[in-house]
This record gives sequence, structure tokens and C-alpha cells, in this order.
Amino acid sequence: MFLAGLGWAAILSAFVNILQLTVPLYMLQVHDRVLNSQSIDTLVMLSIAAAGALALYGTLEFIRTQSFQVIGGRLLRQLNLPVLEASIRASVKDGSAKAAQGLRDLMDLRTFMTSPAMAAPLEALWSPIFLVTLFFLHPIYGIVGFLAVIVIIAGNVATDLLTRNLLKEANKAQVDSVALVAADLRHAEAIEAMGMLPALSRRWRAAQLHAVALAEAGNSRAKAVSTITRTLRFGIQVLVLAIGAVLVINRAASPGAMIAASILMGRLLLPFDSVIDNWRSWVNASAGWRRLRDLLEENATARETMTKSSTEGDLVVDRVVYAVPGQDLPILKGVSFSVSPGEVLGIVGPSAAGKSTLARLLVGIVRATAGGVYLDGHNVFLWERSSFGAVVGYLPQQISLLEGTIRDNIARMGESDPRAVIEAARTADVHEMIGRLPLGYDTPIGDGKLTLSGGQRQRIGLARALYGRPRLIVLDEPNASLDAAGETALMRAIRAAKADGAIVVLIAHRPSIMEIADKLLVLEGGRVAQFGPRTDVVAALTPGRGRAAAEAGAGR
Ligand SMILES: Nc1ncnc2c1ncn2[C@@H]1O[C@H](COP(=O)(O)OP(=O)(O)OP(=O)(O)O)[C@@H](O)[C@H]1O
Repeated sequence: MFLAGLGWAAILSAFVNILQLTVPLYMLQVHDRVLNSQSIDTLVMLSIAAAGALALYGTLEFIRTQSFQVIGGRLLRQLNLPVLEASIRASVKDGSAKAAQGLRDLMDLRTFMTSPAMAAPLEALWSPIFLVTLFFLHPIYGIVGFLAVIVIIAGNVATDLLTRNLLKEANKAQVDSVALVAADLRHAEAIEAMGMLPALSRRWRAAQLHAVALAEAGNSRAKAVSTITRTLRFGIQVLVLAIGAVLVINRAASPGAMIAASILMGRLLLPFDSVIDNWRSWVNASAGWRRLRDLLEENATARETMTKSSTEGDLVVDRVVYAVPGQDLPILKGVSFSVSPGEVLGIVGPSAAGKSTLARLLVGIVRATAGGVYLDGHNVFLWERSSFGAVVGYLPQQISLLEGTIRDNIARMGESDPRAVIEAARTADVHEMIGRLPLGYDTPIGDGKLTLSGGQRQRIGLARALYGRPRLIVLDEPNASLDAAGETALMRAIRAAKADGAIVVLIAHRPSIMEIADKLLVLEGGRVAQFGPRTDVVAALTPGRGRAAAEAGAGR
């Protein structure tokens, strides 16, 4: 599709280039015909023809500019959703600051596609038109033009050899320094409170200065070559005039041809010069394009397209091994268990045992390296995402409320059904608290807006997890910021979900809420140390092995 668009722009460029011959040809005719014949009629005819050709040139040039806009717009429309999806998957793996680069790259690429840098190679493609015209004016002009093109192309090659690696490095350093600052800025409060700014600003400064130094070095080299080639281009134009003068003196060519040849030579070499001038944009655009391609390839996930909006069966975790891509040591080492609808599973274990990782696998955010997680017999990772979202509620350890109103957040940013929003808020016991906010359910939250307390966020996060009465509810430390009243409300919500036939998976450090669990799973070092009915696991844990885990989570 882009190739078709580019092909269209290239064809337009051919006509634009031909029409650019209007002025030199007009000059040639005025000099050679009008001045010789002294005919005003000829001048008028020539001027009318030139005006028509220039009007056509302007129109085609405008259409060509528009076609670049269309190509850039199409690129954006076609890629923004895949890039957004890939960025979200990448941020699960690599953190959000780096993943956001994908969207920046896409915007930069669109800007590049609509910039004059894009037109230069297409114009250079049609340079033979000018070359042939020069040959027609006089073979010597043609030969000089041909040699001049070779010299300028050599300038292009030299620029590439001298600057490509440097500019690529500069671009990467720039991207890394932006990602570094973006990642640190998320922790602004800690930075401000603990006086980390001077140390961090040294780090940021060092990263940015490194990027700037590389860019300056690359630019200086590119500018040096471009100054040489530009000087050569002017020199060649002077040379053409000198040759023209000799040809005129020897009556081998007309004065009009001499001036036309000089203008044509400038037109012939201009696109090649422009490629050198815009070299940095080209290198940056190709680096951005490569990053986008890698982002899309590395995060391409074939998922089912068929929607399944209901589920009745068990949650089965079958010999799941999970290792972070690129790391040898797995975090989860063969975890198996199952939970039935209407059951609450409590997962406990010491820090870094792999509980949150297991939660991510249960809700299909990451793919098991071996084995699989199945809900109602279907692999949760492969499940079509929007229909999976409708049957799942997830409260991550770090509650991430999004920019929008409370109502948007509870309704998961979609078209909200007010009754379902209020039902979820009531179940999470947050309805009255929302009623006391400045605009109730319509209160905006997010950057620079209302700041909610940790407990409020957790309870709104819980309401979001419960919205639409999902069949599988995974709560990762849902009571971490809750007071006693909040914890009681949480227990009530879990009981209601259980009575509704949902599968509830509850990860917690504080033992108090584990009373509600039907089954307990003790995770230690990525393995299942204990799994079974809560009473059996607690009994097995109390005297011997796994005591640490019991104390960390389940011990009562
Ligand atoms: N994306 C990742 N890349 C590398 N290592 C990771 C990643 N995610 C988790 N880990 C590692 O896996 C281990 C388990 O982490 P996880 O967050 O699952 O533990 P946890 O049991 O939930 O701990 P806690 O109770 O402290 O929240 C940790 O050692 C952690 O460093």
C-alpha cells in the first residue's frame, strides 16, 4: 500500500520535474527567438505557454505534497493500533518508558514522510530527464552533467560511510536518555523527598550530553561533506557557464542554451544535494522504522480471534514453567493446580516466590514458557483479549488507575452501564466514598487531577475488577492498603463473588483474609510447596517444612 502511494508520488514527481523545465526552456526561447526576431507575438505566445505550464506545475506539486500527507496518514492509521498493542506487551516485559518510544517513532516517521526529505530521492529518480535535455543542448553539457552527478553521488556515499554509525549511535543514545528520564520521573515524589535530584540530574545530564556529543560529531561530519558538495555544485554551475561562453564564442551553441544549461545543471544536482542535507533525518527515520519493525516482530502475538464471552469450567494450571525471555533461570518451575467455580484459592509464600508472576500468567498477560493456564478448557493467553477481559477481573499489585473519571475507570474505560458501575462499586463498598468526591462518579482522576489515597485506589481498583461480574477474579495483595473497614468490605466482596459462582484467586501477605479461602497454595522458590483445602494446608504447615511461608502468609 505504501509502495503504491510512493509509486504514485514518483509518477507525479516525473511530471513535476518535466514542468520544472519551463523556466529554462522559456529563457532559451526568449533569448534565441524573441530577441532575434524582435517579435512581441512570439513573446506573448511563449509567456502564455509558460504560464500554463507553471500553473500545471503548481497544481501537480500541491497534489504531490498531499500524496505524501496521505501516505503518512495511512501509515499512522494502519500502524497505530498494532504499535499501541505491541507497546503494551513490550511494557509488560521492559517497562513503559522504553515501550512509549514506539508511539513516538510512529509519529516521527509520519512527520518525516511529509517532510521535503522524502521528495528528494523521488526527484533524483527522474534526473535523467535533465541529463537528456542537457545532452540535447550540447553533448558537452551532458557529459559535464553526468560527471557532476557521479561526484555528488560520491558525496552521498561518503556522507553515509562517515556518519551512518555515529548518527545511529546518537539516535540510540537520545532514545535511551529520554527513556531514562521518563522512567525516573515516575518516582518524582521519592526523588523530591529524599533529595535525589542532584545525583539524578548528573545521571540525566551525562546521558543527554553523551547523546548530544554523538549527534554533534555526526552532524559536523555530514555538514563538512555537504559544504564540500554544495561548493562543488556551485563550481560546476560556473564551469557550465564558462563552457557555455566558449561554445557561444565558437558559435557551437546559443546564449539562451548557455543560461538554460546552467539552470538545468542546478536542477539536476539539487535533489542529490538535498539527500545529503537531510541525511540525519534519513538515518533517524530508518533507525525509527527498524525499532518499530522490531517492536512489532518481537511483540507479535498470535491470539484467537473468535470471541468467547462466557465460561463455566475450572481454572487449570498445568505444569507451568515461566522464565523471563532471555533469562535461563525460570521464576516458576512446574506449577500445577486447579480451582473450580465458586471456590476461593489463596496463594501465599515469601517475597519473590513468584506469586505476582503466577497472577500475571493466570490473566494471560504473559505466556507460559512451558505448560499452560486454561480456563474452561481454553488457554488464557490465546483467548481473544476483549472477550477475555469481560470474563476476568484483575487487581494488580500496583494499582494502575487510568486518566479519566472514576466511572470510566470502574467500567474499564468502555461504554459504561451505570447500573453495573454502581453494582461493582457497592460490592467493593466504595459507592458512598465516591459519593463524597467532588463530582461523584464523574470525578476525574489522573495526572494533575484528584489524587486518591492508597486505600481509595485499592477499593476503586477492586470495583473495576468486579465490574461486569467476571467469572475469574485475580486479586494480587488486595488488602495491602486497606484499613479494617476496607478489609471487611473486601471479604464481603469476595464472598459475594464466590456465591455468584466466580473463581477467586487471592494473593496476600496478611494472613487475616485467608480465612475466606477454600484452598491454599504455598509457593516457595517458584514451586508449589503445599496445595489443598485450606484446613489441610494450614495443618501441614504448622510444625515443619514451609513454616516460613506459613508465617509469611497463611500461618494461623
Ligand atoms: N519482568 C521480570 N524480569 C526479570 N525478573 C523478574 C520479572 N518479573 C519478576 N521477576 C523476578 O521473579 C521473582 C518473583 O517475582 P514476583 O513479583 O512474582 O514475586 P512475589 O512472590 O509476588 O513477591 P512479593 O510477595 O514480594 O510481591 C523475583 O525474583 C523477581 O525479581
